[in-house]
Amino acid sequence: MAQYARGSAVAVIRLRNPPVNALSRAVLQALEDGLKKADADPSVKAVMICGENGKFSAGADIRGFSAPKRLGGALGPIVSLIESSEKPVVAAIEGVALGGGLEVALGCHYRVAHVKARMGLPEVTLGLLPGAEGTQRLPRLIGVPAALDMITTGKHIPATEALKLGLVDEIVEENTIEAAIRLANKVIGQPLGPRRLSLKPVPKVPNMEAFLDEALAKVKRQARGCLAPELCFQAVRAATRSPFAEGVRRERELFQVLLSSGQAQALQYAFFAERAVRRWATPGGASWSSAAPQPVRRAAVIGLGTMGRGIVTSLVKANIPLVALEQDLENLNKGRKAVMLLLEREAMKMEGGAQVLDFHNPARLQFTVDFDLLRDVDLVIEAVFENMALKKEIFHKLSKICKPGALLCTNTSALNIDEIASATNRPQQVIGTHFFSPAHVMRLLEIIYGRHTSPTAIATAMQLATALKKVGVVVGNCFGFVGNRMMFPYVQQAVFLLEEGSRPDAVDQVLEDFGFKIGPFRMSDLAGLDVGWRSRKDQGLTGPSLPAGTPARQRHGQRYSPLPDLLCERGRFGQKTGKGWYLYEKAGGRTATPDPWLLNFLSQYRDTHGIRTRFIDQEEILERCLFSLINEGFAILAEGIASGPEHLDVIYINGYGWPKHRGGPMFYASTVGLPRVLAKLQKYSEAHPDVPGLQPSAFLKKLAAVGNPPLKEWMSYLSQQSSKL
Ligand SMILES: CC/C=C\C/C=C/C(=O)SCCNC(=O)CCNC(=O)[C@H](O)C(C)(C)COP(=O)(O)OP(=O)(O)OC[C@H]1O[C@@H](n2cnc3c(N)ncnc32)[C@H](O)[C@@H]1OP(=O)(O)O
Repeated sequence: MAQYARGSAVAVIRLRNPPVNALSRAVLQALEDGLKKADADPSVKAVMICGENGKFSAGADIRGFSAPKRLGGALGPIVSLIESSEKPVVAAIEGVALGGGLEVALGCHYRVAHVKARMGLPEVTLGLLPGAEGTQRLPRLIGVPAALDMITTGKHIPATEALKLGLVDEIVEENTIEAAIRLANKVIGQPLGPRRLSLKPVPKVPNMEAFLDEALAKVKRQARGCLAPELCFQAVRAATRSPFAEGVRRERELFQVLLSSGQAQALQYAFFAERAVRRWATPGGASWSSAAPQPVRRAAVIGLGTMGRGIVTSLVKANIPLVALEQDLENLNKGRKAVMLLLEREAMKMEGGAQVLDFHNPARLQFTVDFDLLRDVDLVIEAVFENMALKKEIFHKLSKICKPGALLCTNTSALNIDEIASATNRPQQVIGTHFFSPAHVMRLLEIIYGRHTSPTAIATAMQLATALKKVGVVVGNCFGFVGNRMMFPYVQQAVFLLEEGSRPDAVDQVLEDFGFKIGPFRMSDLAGLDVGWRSRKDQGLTGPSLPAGTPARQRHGQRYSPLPDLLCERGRFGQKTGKGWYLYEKAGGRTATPDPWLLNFLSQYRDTHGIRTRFIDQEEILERCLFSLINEGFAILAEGIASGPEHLDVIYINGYGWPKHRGGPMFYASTVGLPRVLAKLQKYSEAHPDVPGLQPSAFLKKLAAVGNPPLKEWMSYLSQQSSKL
């Protein structure tokens, strides 16, 4: 709704739709009614538009885009109506003015913003474009380069930047509404023509066409298969080439193309999925609604290797005082130097810099080798080497030293949380916090509860994720948890494809064309092949503990590829050694080139094992890698390791480079259709009966059999009928 009120000469229209005043049909109708009322009332001389509860508006109601009676198209005419008003209209921007919300403000003749307000046209991040004439008005107001930047990236800008760009006329530190009413009173009777953006020419840029060509190349480079950025670009380009009305027609055409694209649906699904995972629940009945987090006033990080350094940086950025601990002075000094470098780089990116981060202050960041300094911390994150014995030793020590209420977190990518907790006298306070490298950059935090983890511990870890500006996803305890467990069959298929005749660059290309930031072989080289090698040795799959006489390509009766082990035995650990699945310019180099040695090695390997090399097409590469990953996802859901498919999708988008415009693996499966996923898995499984990862999960079979229900209904089949699976 929008509330209409008449003060003296200024009528006030307040957008009201909590929590963010999204522009639903009802709000738009009330806005239109308010404008007409103000227009018809001769005692009203000006209008002020604001939002309820200190927020202007977060834009069109995103749920409306998939409603049977779609929202698209309704807002543009209202923005025009505002602009054509014969009485001055002033926007009072508090909190956020995003998307359609900012487009409403662009229709106003004047804009006053609170200094803490943020503005943006983030439609591109939802697979759309600012379809309420925003692509035509914004370039006229702030020029093409700045408008293109805002519209094609969707970034939110602070009010101070908006003022510099000319997006707002005034910023205030105190009462925005009063300032807007003051301005409205002041401009009564002044000519409105120059304030109507649709009548303004688009400011010239020297050599506009060359500028646009360059901008388009940049947009395409960054879009990586996502449609919206390029169509946003096209709409802005139309503003530079055509009169306003024609530009608006073009904008509407492009908006309709995007609205009906699968990508917009996937991105909007991802938006709500990210919010849905905040409402965590466990099969035991603990949930976000009843668990309260503990305050974290001081934290500690143990281990200053790559992960520990990133975690320390994250905590400092979140303004949490902490102690950083290493086992000896040599490692401490090495770690301290690396952390300081990271923090200095981060500070340079921030307004206020090093002073804001305050990392030179020992009261906020203290480096030590003394475990005793951990006595009074509220939370510890252990980030040492992935080794169970070492972790247990540390947790045993922690349970003796730390105060009774302290939360004990382990940063592990696969190890058993219950076993680590068993080394303590407080398993209810032990929880897994799986950070992703680099930990100060990657948004995902997988939060793993063990058998005894308390709801308070989960709630505290989730609160920590929010404080670190990360997406926390709560999952159950199993080998590899959710992310890595789904990754194993994917990487396994990629390696099997090499055995059968493919090449690393061919497999990577197919998955990168699908939209992954990086294919599985480039990813392994980046992460280091030795990491998996160590884990396989610990599991007895390779190395000295492997029983003599074990067949080279079989473990426990299942197909196994020793290829990654063979590379490691030859010192090929990936980028760090200058060679792995690819060749690099030097140790630590980043430019991967196909390695003739490896191709020769693969061919000898196939000869040794009597494997007939065959041509493998792109479809088979894509399906075997993706469908085996998705298949594991269904098994995870059936086991209750995650409470819904959204969890898996949020993990994959934020931690594994899954293309967001494809919505995550489980959403993707729903768009492919579960019967098709099942049929393909059945086909590949028949061809490779010794590969369990290709055998369709019972839950997938069930869902296909009950008629391929929509993703949001999947879990209901599990709870009602799990006994029949
Ligand atoms: C008519 C067609 C023509 C024109 C095209 C116009 C298109 C658009 O305007 S598309 C929408 C563009 N706007 C956005 O993309 C903003 C999206 N929202 C956000 O970025 C954030 O929500 C926020 C910065 C506004 C607030 O962040 P925060 O304080 O962290 O809160 P939440 O994100 O948890 O949001 C709270 C609550 O509100 C729901 N919500 C937010 N924005 C919208 C929206 N535009 N439509 C519908 N619902 C919205 C959000 O989902 C949360 O609710 P749930 O927890 O129940 O999911």
